[in-house]
Amino acid sequence: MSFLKELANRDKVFNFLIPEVSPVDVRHGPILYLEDVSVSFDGFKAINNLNLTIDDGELRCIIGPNGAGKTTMMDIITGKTRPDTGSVWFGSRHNLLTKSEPEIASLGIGRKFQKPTVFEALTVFENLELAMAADKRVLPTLTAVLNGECRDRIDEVLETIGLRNLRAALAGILSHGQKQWLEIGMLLMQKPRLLLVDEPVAGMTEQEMERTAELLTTLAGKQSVVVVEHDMGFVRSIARKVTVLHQGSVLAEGTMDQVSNHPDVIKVYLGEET
Ligand SMILES: Nc1ncnc2c1ncn2[C@@H]1O[C@H](COP(=O)(O)OP(=O)(O)OP(=O)(O)O)[C@@H](O)[C@H]1O
Repeated sequence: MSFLKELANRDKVFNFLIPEVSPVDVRHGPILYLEDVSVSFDGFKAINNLNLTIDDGELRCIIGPNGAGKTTMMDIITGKTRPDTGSVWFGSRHNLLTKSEPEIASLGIGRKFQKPTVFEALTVFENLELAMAADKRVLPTLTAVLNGECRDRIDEVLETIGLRNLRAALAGILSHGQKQWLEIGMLLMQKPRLLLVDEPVAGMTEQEMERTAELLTTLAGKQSVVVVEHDMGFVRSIARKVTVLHQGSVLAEGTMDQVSNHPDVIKVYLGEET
């Protein structure tokens, strides 16, 4: 009887109605794989035969001069821009070129844009709660009451992003850095497998930058993290492997020392700074 009552509740989303998302398969290869990807805008090749492989749990920094194609590459991964040619795979199972932006997000690819977009009139806790509600997979649970598991998840994320003591504070009063961490936390609520982070330390204080470096290095391992950043000091502080993009292709790849000593990189990019 109570089941019938439940069924009559049209607003409720039932678990069995939510399409199963098959897990990302990284048993035989990388978590993200771009091969020979190209895209042109009005005849201009913004991405030009780009090949990129990100391993599961890796923290990768992507650098490159203005116009190198970093944002366009992120747009292609998240389904915002469709390449003219090439292939893009998430694990060995998911061909991202056949998926829409929301489908790609629900597969577990989270993107953090440069500007923080938290809900300023809500508390830190409520922002995280809302981020969880945006995840269709847990929506049915939330329509009732926030259960213990959800609360634990929020606590865990608050701890990770270092905002435990500010859980009841309105997001509007947070510093710029704290807002950035909260937004990263909102992405974490959805348990992404891959996080794409665009210029996370722009506008941050030195101290906030250090804390962000700690946060991103902590996240790697549990999830894969791709960071696009212009601040070379910051990149040096977190980088394990760095990819240098130039004119839509990979110019060099390796440790920070390897790429910064690469003659082509010095010429086209790092050379600009000296
Ligand atoms: N929608 C578009 N229409 C036309 N040209 C575009 C479009 N998007 C990007 N471009 C061009 O493609 C090139 C690559 O741009 P992109 O924004 O990806 O570079 P970027 O490496 O992210 O640069 P920045 O570091 O300045 O953010 C640039 O020359 C840009 O002007």
